[in-house]
Amino acid sequence: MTWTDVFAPAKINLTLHITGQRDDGYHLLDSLVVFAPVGDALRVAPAPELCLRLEGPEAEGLPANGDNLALRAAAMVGEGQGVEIVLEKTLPVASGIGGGSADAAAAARAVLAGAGALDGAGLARAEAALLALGADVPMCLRSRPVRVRGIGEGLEPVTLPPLPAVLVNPRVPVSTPQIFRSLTSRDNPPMPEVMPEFADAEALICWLTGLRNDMEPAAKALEPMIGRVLSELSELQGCRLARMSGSGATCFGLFATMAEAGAAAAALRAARPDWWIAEGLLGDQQARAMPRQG
Ligand SMILES: C[C@@](CO)(OP(=O)(O)O)[C@H](O)COP(=O)(O)OP(=O)(O)OC[C@H]1O[C@@H](n2ccc(N)nc2=O)[C@H](O)[C@@H]1O
Ligand SMILES: Nc1ncnc2c1ncn2[C@@H]1O[C@H](COP(=O)(O)OP(=O)(O)O)[C@@H](O)[C@H]1O
Repeated sequence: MTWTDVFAPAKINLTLHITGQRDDGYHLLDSLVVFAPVGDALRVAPAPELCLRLEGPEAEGLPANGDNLALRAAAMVGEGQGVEIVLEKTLPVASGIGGGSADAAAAARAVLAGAGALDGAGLARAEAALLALGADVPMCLRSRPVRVRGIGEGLEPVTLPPLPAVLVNPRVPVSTPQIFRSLTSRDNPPMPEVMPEFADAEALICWLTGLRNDMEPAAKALEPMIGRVLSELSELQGCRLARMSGSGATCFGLFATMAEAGAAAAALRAARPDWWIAEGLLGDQQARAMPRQG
């Protein structure tokens, strides 16, 4: 059997400005998004039917049936074609880093690759169709730095220096719809229309400091542990900026160098052995997200 390996990297919202709300209730975003070198791993092979096997440390409690976003995406782009998917779940579920959307995007890429349709036109069709599965899926199909507008369909590629980071999840799941519902302000200012060019990670971090995640106050109010994570990240040596990703509860700390980020992650792991902690360079993961036949 020929398997295709696909990487499903975590999505990180470096900023998340909520700028309005559509008549159907969906919120309008202006968000700067990058991808992490940590993620789920999928193996996909042709099969008589659609089926899924779950593995990995974060698989518990996930649906292994047709509700799983990986299977739903494979069904949508596969037009009746069967595949077997083995999903090794590494990313915490319902944690603001788009794990389900990344799995959906990765499964779709593998099915498109199997059909010889992993080209610009195939990806554009998949991007439009898979928005119905989740507002995060189109950006995850790219796995490259983007500025996201609309509800997640307005994708504008950006060039950013790689950002040394520590990701932390305190192992409390957060419901995205619940945080959207509890926002007190939905018409916040967008990011500056024109993005500057950044000489290095420090310049980008400095610019990000003046921007926001507008979901952070509501998420902290509903889940006070998020405030604790942010303050512990801020206190780590070399941490230049600590912020929540998406609707939480995962937060990230940004550092000037990977040496500082690695030391900070080690210190936090020692103090908080029960938290999910990862470190790496945030940015472009497209090369790792490309299917490899084998
Ligand atoms: C907040 C963000 C930021 O990237 O990330 P996460 O926290 O999920 O990682 C996303 O916009 C989340 O996208 P995603 O998780 O795909 O959301 P969906 O499944 O499409 O929507 C779940 C629910 O959230 C609300 N929703 C979602 C997206 C949006 N732009 N406005 C909304 O109001 C809707 O109530 C919707 O029914
Ligand atoms: N493959 C999958 N991985 C994660 N969650 C999934 C998956 N398939 C379906 N789901 C459901 O999608 C919801 C959101 O999960 P997830 O994408 O991890 O959230 P977030 O975008 O906040 O990180 C969860 O309630 C989960 O049960």
